[in-house]
Amino acid sequence: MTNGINHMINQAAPAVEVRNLAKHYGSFVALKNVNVSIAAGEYFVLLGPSGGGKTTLLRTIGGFHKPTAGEVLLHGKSVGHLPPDKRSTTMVFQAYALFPHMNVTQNVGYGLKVAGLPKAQIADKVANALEQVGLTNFAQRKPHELSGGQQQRVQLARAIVLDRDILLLDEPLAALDAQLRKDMCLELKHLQEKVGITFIHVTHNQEEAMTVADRIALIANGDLVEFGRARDIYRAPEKTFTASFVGENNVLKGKVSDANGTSVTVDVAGSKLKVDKRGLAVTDGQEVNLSIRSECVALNPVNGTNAPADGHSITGSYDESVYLGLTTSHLARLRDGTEMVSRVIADSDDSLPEAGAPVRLSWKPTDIRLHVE
Ligand SMILES: Nc1ncnc2c1ncn2[C@@H]1O[C@H](COP(=O)(O)OP(=O)(O)OP(=O)(O)O)[C@@H](O)[C@H]1O
Repeated sequence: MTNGINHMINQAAPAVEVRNLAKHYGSFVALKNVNVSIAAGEYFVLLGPSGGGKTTLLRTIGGFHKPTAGEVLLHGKSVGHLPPDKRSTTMVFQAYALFPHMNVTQNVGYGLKVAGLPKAQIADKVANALEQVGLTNFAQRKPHELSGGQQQRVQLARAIVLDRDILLLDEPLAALDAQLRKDMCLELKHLQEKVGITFIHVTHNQEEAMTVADRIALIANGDLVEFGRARDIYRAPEKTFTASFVGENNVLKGKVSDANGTSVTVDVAGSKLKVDKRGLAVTDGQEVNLSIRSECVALNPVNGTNAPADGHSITGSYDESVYLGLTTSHLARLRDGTEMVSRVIADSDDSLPEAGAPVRLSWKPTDIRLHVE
């Protein structure tokens, strides 16, 4: 079929550009003012808590919702006037949305048949799509004779035959159990790398996001909070929200007591903590947040051999340990009641402090981050 979509593609432009996009449902603001640009061939994930606006953004890109303000450009062209089937996008609703009574060839060719394409042309296109996703030898199988990963490839082949080069995936793995979800995540990633088209994948599961994404955008309360490479979002979150949503971060509230110099001193629960300013504008007395990932925090009993406070540690009282198999989380409470977690590769429980015993939590100076919003 030639629906003309790929013939008009401007390869130099981003696959998707969202400009000043707002979406209101009546008086409810689901998206405020979102700007994002997604490169062709990128695996892009929209991650965030339930109700944040991820699906609304995805559906607006696909043409299922009309924006209240702003615009969507696909390959450099504004598509506000185009319905979903005239866009270079296609939506994958869930992992197993195949026709159960049709074999793989019929499932993949269905859209072309409906469009009235001649049989020979359909056969050519389907064969080409199946080859691209590595399913040539499975052409005669019914969906129930395929693994979950293979069914997913059939879905992808359906998009390829329609000349769509932007796949929109809304929680594609949500219905699966944990192990299958992990396997399918990798399948998806490998498929996308092989076929090279743009994937935009919505999930609220950060592990899933980390596994598949080239870049992640964090969406919450109708805002695009932050976006970047998975590794950067995890290791160096800019905003407090990102730190609290991605990974297991200890978020400490404090007040700046000395903003002079390249590092800042922040009062947290009676201790003075030092943190790199990162060029952020802060002033004495300003309320800020600090974040430290739980795996970067060491916890030790307080005794005569502890090093003196150096701005990179804080004292608290031991609470309890939670054994998680591979890792163990040690929980402690600071003077102001804040809970901190130190997560270590699972250790034996014979040397744990007593509940209530004084402990010191410490970290490397480079492992604590300052957040002003
Ligand atoms: N058709 C609608 N009418 C009114 N409100 C809606 C409609 N669709 C979505 N909303 C609201 O808009 C907000 C964003 O919804 P959306 O589905 O985009 O969030 P999400 O981040 O995808 O969440 P989830 O992960 O739960 O699917 C939610 O508060 C939702 O209740």
